[in-house]
Amino acid sequence: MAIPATAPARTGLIEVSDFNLAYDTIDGAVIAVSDADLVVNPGEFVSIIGPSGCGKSTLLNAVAGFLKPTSGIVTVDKEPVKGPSADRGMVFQQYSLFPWKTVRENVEFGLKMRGMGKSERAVAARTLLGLAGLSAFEDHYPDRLSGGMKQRVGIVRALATGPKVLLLDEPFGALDAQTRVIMQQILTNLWQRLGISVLFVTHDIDEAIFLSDRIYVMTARPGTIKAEVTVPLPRPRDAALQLSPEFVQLRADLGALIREESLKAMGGELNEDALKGLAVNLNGANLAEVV
Ligand SMILES: Nc1ncnc2c1ncn2[C@@H]1O[C@H](COP(=O)(O)OP(=O)(O)OP(=O)(O)O)[C@@H](O)[C@H]1O
Repeated sequence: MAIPATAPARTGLIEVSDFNLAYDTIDGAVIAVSDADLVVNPGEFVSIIGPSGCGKSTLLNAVAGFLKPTSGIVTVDKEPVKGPSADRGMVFQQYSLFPWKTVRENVEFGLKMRGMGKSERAVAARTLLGLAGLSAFEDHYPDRLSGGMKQRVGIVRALATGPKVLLLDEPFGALDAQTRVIMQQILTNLWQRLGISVLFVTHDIDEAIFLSDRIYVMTARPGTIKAEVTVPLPRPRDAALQLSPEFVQLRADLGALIREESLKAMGGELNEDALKGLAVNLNGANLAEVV
């Protein structure tokens, strides 16, 4: 598989309009997402952030085709999403590799299912594994890999079938801080090389800023889009960028938006007065800074 150094993206337009999704439970309907609209342009890197339980995964799973909206529409390149498809690669926080297959066999699996010949799929898998720095591990089984490596294999596996869009749900949530930073750089590199559209869910504001062209901030449940923030930072980005005034300002702005929603998500029970009553020591900080 020949991978150009920079592939101009013309496909991979994700559009979510008037999106509502309610889960049926024995206690009645739980409205997870309400009236959400979002767009990912071809080749764009877009993140969704928001308080816990606001519906980020629900939205992402609907784009993947694992969940159907209660109302509204999800399209990729104007085609309605009707179920999972190889056009949409998905990476979860939990490593979902086949433990009985080697790294290369894991990556080749989707290609085999699509009828690609043995030698062709070996070349495709090797090319992508090389880009993710995994060439030396292609014959290893997942139980011999670190968490970061497993997740790199998961990303490569999702990319192997040549999807138009890559969907990632907290993919680095279980990794330590150092590994996380390296993974962010590897993902950025793969994204730029492949020219693919990415929709990325994270709790981590710095991660969202570092990776994204644009960030959607969701409200507390029922989640809707509260704000859309463009990240005007130049690329390539490196760790030093996090000290720049622009990065610091974005972090503060996004932090304020999320804190407001996190407090709402706590049912409005937690405010400055309530904390005084609970005698919680904030060590001089105000509540908004510590929650
Ligand atoms: N299968 C389900 N049945 C009922 N309710 C559900 C189901 N899945 C999710 N929910 C509820 O829907 C809401 C949105 O969940 P979702 O997992 O999409 O949020 P999230 O923002 O991704 O959360 P987190 O950041 O904690 O992963 C939550 O209140 C959750 O409890």
